[in-house]
Amino acid sequence: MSTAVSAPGKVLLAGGYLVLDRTYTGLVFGLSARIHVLVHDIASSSGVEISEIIVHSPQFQAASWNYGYNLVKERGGVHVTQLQGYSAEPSSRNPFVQTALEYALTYISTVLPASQKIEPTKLTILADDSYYSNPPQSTVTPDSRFSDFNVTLKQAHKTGLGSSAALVTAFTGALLSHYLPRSSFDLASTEGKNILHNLAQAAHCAAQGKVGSGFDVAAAVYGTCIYRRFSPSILSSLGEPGSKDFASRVKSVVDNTSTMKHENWDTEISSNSVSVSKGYALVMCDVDCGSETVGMVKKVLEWRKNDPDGSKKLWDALQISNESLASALSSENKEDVTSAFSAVREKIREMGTASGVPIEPAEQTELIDAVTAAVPGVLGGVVPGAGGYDAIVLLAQDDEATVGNINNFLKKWMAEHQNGVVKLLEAKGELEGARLEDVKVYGKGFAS
Ligand SMILES: Nc1ncnc2c1ncn2[C@@H]1O[C@H](COP(=O)(O)OP(=O)(O)OP(=O)(O)O)[C@@H](O)[C@H]1O
Ligand SMILES: C[C@@](O)(CCOP(=O)(O)O)CC(=O)O
Repeated sequence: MSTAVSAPGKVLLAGGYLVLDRTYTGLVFGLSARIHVLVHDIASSSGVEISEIIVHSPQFQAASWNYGYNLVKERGGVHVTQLQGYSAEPSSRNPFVQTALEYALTYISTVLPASQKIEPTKLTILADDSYYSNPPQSTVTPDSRFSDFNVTLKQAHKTGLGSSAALVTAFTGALLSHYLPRSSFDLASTEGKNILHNLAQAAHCAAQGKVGSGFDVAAAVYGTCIYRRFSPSILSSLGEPGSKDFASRVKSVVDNTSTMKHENWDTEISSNSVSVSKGYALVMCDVDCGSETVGMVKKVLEWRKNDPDGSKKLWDALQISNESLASALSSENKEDVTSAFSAVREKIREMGTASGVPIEPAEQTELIDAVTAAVPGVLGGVVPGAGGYDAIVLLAQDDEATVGNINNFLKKWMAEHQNGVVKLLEAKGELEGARLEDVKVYGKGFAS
C-alpha cells in the first residue's frame, strides 16, 4: 500500500512580528511550491527485534535516515532512534524528520487498537525547486519533475519558503493517512486538518526547540488564510517523548479534548476571506545579498518592551493597514490595491526606524518602488515575513508577458546595482493547503 501527501510553502504578506502576539493577525499565503511525502509499506526483516522505518530525500546527497521504533511502557509513546544507515556515508541527524516521526507514531499508537502493530515503511521526501536556490543538475529519475540538487541538505541555499514547516506537515499528514483508517483521520475534512495542524505544530516546535507563531505550519495545513496564533501554553505541558503518559498527553492535546482550559487550541483560521483578483497572483523574488538577519525578532521585541505605548500605537495602526490590504487584494480598483500596499509599507518602515531593525531596508524600498512603477501589471509589493534583505513579494498580473517584463526589469536592476542576485521564483500564491495526492503521478521510480 502507498500513500502520498503534499503541503505548500508560505509567504507572510503582512503581520510579521505582530503575528507573534495573539492580539494581532497575520495574512499568510500558501504557495504553489510544495513538499511531497510518499509512504510505502516494506517487508519487515524476519528475526529482527527492532522495527524499522526508512526515510530518504533523494534530491540531496547523503540524505537517508534509518530509524528503529518501539512502544515505550507506561503510555510513553513510540520511541524513535536513528540507526546506522546502509550507505557508506552516514547521514547526519535530521531533527525535523525524526521529531515528526516520533510525534506522529506516538499519536497513531493511541488511535490504533493495541493488537495492531505499526508496520515498517519507507518514506520519500520530494521538494519543488523554489525551496532552494541551488541550480538543479538533473532530475532524480528520468520521468520525474523533481530535481537532483547534487548537494547535501546543509549545502542547500534555502529561499525562505518554510521548507521545515511544509516538510513536517506533509510528513505527519502522510503517516496519519497511511496508518489510520479514514474514519479516524481524513485529511479532506476540517476535523482531519485540525488534527494535522495540532500535531504538526507540536512536532515543529519540538524540533526547532522554540515556540514561534506557527503561521508557517498553519499555511502548510490550511493554505492561504488570516491567522491568529495559538497560546504557547497549550504545548507547555506535553513533556518529553518517552516520559510516563506522554502518549496520552499528545492524544488529548491533538484531539483538543483536554479538560484544562489553557490546553485547548485557540488558533483562529479564516480561509475564505482572502483571495486576489482574477488574473493576478503573488509572485516571489529571492534576493540574495548575503545579509545578516539573525536577531531581528529579538531586537523588535526589545523595542516593544522598552516603548510599550509607542509600539502599541504603531502595531494597532499597522494591524488596521494589514486588514485593509487583505480586503483590497481582491478589489477591482487597482489604485486601492497599490495604496493599501503603500500604507502597510509606510508603517513597517516606521517600525524599522523605531526599533533600529532594517525591516524594509532602503535597497528594498528602492526595488519595490521601481518595479511597481516600471512594470505594467505590478500593483505593489512588500518585504515578507521578518523583512530584511532576503526577499520581496509582488502582486502582479498572472501572465507570461508580465512575468517576462519583471524578469527583464530584474536583469537590468542587477546590472545597474551590482549588489547581489534578485531572481523571480516559480512559486506563486495558491489557496489550497495540505492534500492527499495520487501516488501514480510521481513516476515509475516512486510509484511503489
Ligand atoms: N527536502 C528536504 N528533505 C529533508 N529535510 C528537509 C528538506 N527540506 C528541509 N528539511 C529540513 O528542514 C530544515 C530546514 O529548516 P529551517 O527551519 O532552517 O528552514 P526553512 O523552514 O526553509 O526556513 P524559513 O522558516 O526561513 O522559511 C533542514 O535542515 C532539514 O532538517
Ligand atoms: C517575525 C515573524 O513574525 C515572521 C518571520 O517570517 P519569515 O520566517 O521571515 O517568513 C516570526 C514568526 O512569526 O514566527
